[in-house]
Amino acid sequence: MPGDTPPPENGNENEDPRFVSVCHVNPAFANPEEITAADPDDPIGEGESTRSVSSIEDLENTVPKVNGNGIDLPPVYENRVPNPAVVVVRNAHKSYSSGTPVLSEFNMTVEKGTIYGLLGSSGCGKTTILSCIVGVRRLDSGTIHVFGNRPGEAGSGVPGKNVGYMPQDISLYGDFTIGETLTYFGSLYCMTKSAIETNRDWLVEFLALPEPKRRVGTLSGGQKRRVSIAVAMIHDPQLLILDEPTVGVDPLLRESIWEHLVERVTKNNTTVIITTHYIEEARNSNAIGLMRNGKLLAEKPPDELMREHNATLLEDVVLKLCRKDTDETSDLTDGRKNKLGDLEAHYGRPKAIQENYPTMAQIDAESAGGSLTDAFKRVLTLGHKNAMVLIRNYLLLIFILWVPAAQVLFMCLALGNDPKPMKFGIVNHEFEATGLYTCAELLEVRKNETCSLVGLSCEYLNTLPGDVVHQRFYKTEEEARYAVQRGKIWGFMSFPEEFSSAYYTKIASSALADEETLNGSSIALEMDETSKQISGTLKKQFGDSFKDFTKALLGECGYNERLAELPLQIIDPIYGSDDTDTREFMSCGIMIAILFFFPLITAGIQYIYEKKLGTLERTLVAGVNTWEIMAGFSITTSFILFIQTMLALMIVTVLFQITVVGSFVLCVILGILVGLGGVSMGFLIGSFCKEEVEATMLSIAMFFPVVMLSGIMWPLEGMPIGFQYFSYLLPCQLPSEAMRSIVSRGWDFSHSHVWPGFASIVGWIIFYWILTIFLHKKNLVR
Ligand SMILES: Nc1ncnc2c1ncn2[C@@H]1O[C@H](COP(=O)(O)OP(=O)(O)OP(=O)(O)O)[C@@H](O)[C@H]1O
Repeated sequence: MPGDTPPPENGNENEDPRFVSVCHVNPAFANPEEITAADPDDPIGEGESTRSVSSIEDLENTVPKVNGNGIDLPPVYENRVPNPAVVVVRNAHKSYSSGTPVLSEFNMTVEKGTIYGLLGSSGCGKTTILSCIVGVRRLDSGTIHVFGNRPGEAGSGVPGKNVGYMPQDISLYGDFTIGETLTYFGSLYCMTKSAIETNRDWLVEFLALPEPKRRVGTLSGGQKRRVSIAVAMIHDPQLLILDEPTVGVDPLLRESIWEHLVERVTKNNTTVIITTHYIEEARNSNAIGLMRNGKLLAEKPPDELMREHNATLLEDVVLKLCRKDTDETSDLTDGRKNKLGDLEAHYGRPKAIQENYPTMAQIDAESAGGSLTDAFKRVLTLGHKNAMVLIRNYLLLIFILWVPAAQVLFMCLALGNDPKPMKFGIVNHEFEATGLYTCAELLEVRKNETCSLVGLSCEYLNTLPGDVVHQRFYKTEEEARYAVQRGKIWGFMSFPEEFSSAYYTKIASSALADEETLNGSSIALEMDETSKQISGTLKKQFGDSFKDFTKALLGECGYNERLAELPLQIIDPIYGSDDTDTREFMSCGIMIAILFFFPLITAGIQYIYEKKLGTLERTLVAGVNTWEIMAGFSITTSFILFIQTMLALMIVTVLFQITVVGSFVLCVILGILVGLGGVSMGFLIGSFCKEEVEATMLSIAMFFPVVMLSGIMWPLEGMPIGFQYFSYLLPCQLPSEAMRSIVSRGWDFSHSHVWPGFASIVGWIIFYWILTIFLHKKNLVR
């Protein structure tokens, strides 16, 4: 009997002397004689099920009576007609990815207003069938009816208000207080505030919970389990499903839990399905279902089972049935199985039972929660819960808020800037011609003359910006070349001995310049071209500086400076400016990529975390739809995305002096939408992946292709033409283009480069939502 010896606090049944490993019978120890001696002709007790009582009221008067020392055996189920069935499972088959059947030909009938104790060894499939009954998993074949409807059918109230489910694991938010936990789940059931408070206070007292302000994470294992029971009961469900509620619970409390269940069954006509490893405890049930290897071996009131098997302990009955099953399994010619017909003979046909049961419309009327208003309330409750989870982890929240801005900062610091300084060698043969050996000396000579034809090479070198080109002087080309080969400089330029006079001749009378003059006025460049960014920047810098130097020389010598210009005139740019660097091009794309991928990873991880914690299952059992979960998460994330986008834009505009020419508000809205696109894809990934690491790896694997193919780092025009078209299908391409057009060109929403960015990301969000909801509906979620 419960209450004799306390169970081990850690819930380890093997250390508990009362624990009997149900049905783990070594075939070598099976005793066929003992089995057949029990009742060879009527193994499932068909013969005893045909007597009747006058009414269901008569039956209700026969529920167990509680005495001071515990609970008496439940009423005998003989002399009765069956109650309407609340749960009817027929021919259920289910296997997981491993392929091994977990449920096979499983049948089960749970009558209204009874306690049904589901017994079975660890791994025999109890949790699996319970999760199918509450509608969070689906059978491969067979049928389940709960309140006459299939779980998940519109208006069935299952999952939803009609069922309270306590999973085996604690499945609660450790950061929530007891009070917040009960309020949260009560709100998901759309209970009124006062109803939640009344039920919460009662449950806290009845289950001897610590004060409601205590955080769940700080409670002991037993206390957490009691909070978990309270969550299942908060909304007074018609069907209560408790998966091992008494593990690790104090014996006195266990007794009072059973007392309460009996009371609930008696007074409210509630139906309870309970699994337990403490076999004797199950004697308090009105009916026992004994599971083994995915099948039901017996389904009868405990006293009937004990009488049938001449046993005084339920444990002995279980042992006998298991031995019998072992024997039957090893002797296939016997052919005796737990057949559907046997059960129906005992309990009546399920169809007839269902006919007695309220119609769908009645249940619909009873179970509020299907309306749009209720859905809206649930979305707000979920959003509030997500916000509380984040606020409780405020350090994590601060981190999350800053990460995109910090990443934009780092990327803008590292990418898109013109490289500098770059070391470059100079071999100046003009030194030998003048007998001077430094540019400082040559420039000193030039200073005293107007239009001096001495040391033009140094004049030119002087126009090169020192912070961009670090000049290193070498005596010969061989020396400079050796320095390039040693990786000390990016290249070198050499001036011929007669550079100054030849160059002057060239610009003063270019049409008359002979070959010798042209050669003498050329500067030879030998470069390390392995880095196109560096060599390209250097060449551009040399060209720009040479133009400036020539202009100055022409002016000094009385010529028109414009002779130095190319006939190609580049007038003021229409968009951007002359000194716009690649960073401005990249920063918008980078911002979009980060605002997409960071929420994607966090949403995926949080979704998987909730799946593993079991809170997602609990939420689904409360009747919350997938879209409501996604909407709740999106609401919270929108606030975060707003701050993230603002911070990222501030970094770009304030720190990197990039002006947002267009609408700042449009940029923020686009940033939030892109983030929501990431969240939606995160949900999709979270639905596929079991582990956080899988989701993270998948996200990282997608990050680079999406970023590279979206024209974020390099213009689309740089890609093969086929990829250019393909990139329009990626979620970041059109939004990047739209962001760039708003920031740099100041285009508004109606522009053909802007609105497609918005339309594309909204389209992706809708696509991700539909796919995720479809996966959930088809139970393809891992
Ligand atoms: N998601 C899953 N994927 C693959 N296999 C699973 C999954 N869930 C359960 N199983 C397997 O199905 C079998 C039945 O598991 P289930 O949890 O239903 O057993 P149980 O009777 O509730 O066990 P226990 O009493 O230990 O909780 C076990 O072998 C288990 O490993």
